[in-house]
Amino acid sequence: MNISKSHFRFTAITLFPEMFTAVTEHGVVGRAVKKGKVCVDLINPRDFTTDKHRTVDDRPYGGGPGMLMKVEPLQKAITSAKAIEPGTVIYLSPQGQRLDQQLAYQLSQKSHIILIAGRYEGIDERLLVEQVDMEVSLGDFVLSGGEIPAMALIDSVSRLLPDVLGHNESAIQDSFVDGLLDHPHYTRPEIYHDAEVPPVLLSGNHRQIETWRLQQRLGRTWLKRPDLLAKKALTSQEQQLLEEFKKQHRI
Ligand SMILES: COc1ccccc1CNc1ccc(C(N)=O)cn1
Repeated sequence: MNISKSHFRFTAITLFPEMFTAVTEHGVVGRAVKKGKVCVDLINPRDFTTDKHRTVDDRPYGGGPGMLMKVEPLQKAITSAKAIEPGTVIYLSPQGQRLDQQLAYQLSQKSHIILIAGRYEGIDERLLVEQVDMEVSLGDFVLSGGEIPAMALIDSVSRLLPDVLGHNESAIQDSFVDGLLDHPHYTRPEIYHDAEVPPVLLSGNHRQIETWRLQQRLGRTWLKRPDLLAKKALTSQEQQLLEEFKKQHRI
């Protein structure tokens, strides 16, 4: 594995390192890892235990159900991650800042992100305060661990790194970066279950096609995510396209 110039490092601290093959061995991120553009190091706190049973969980002060991640193995894992290369420590938790495309872009400007994937009911608050730079959440729901959110973050950030996406894959990025949803997509056959492809897409008139796609993005954002639209200043052309879309969709 060669280390290329624009080299980005993720370190995931996790009790289930084997889960991460989902991103390190598949798809565009898997290829980026293989090409040495992205490096994903995996550190298991269990490797820093000293007791016979290799204990990684501990009981919560104050009682109550559930366990917490044991402090010492986790602390040692974080220290070893920082020893590889100083980095931004991100804890995936329901209490975190919502991950979105804008945050993914911000994170893609860094060079090393250390991800703590919590298990059980989480981690000791003192360790969090002392070691965590940023808490990030995928959304308002609870998972059994932070591994899936960590992999989502690795994937969303890696796609934004130079040379990770081929030129014909990067289009999808634009449709989110300017705050609109994507337009509908069509491929062969021209007639599928009696439904046809919108004729404009077969016209070869690229300016008309781009206008149609913009109108679809504006209209679908209006229909499905008016909250996103409210945050976006529209040009007069965009406002006109949206008005026309609304007329066609007057329910
Ligand atoms: C009970 O689990 C926890 C409790 C506290 C912290 C972490 C965990 C691990 N679970 C997670 C992690 C992240 C998200 C998210 N919404 O991003 C959802 N669940």
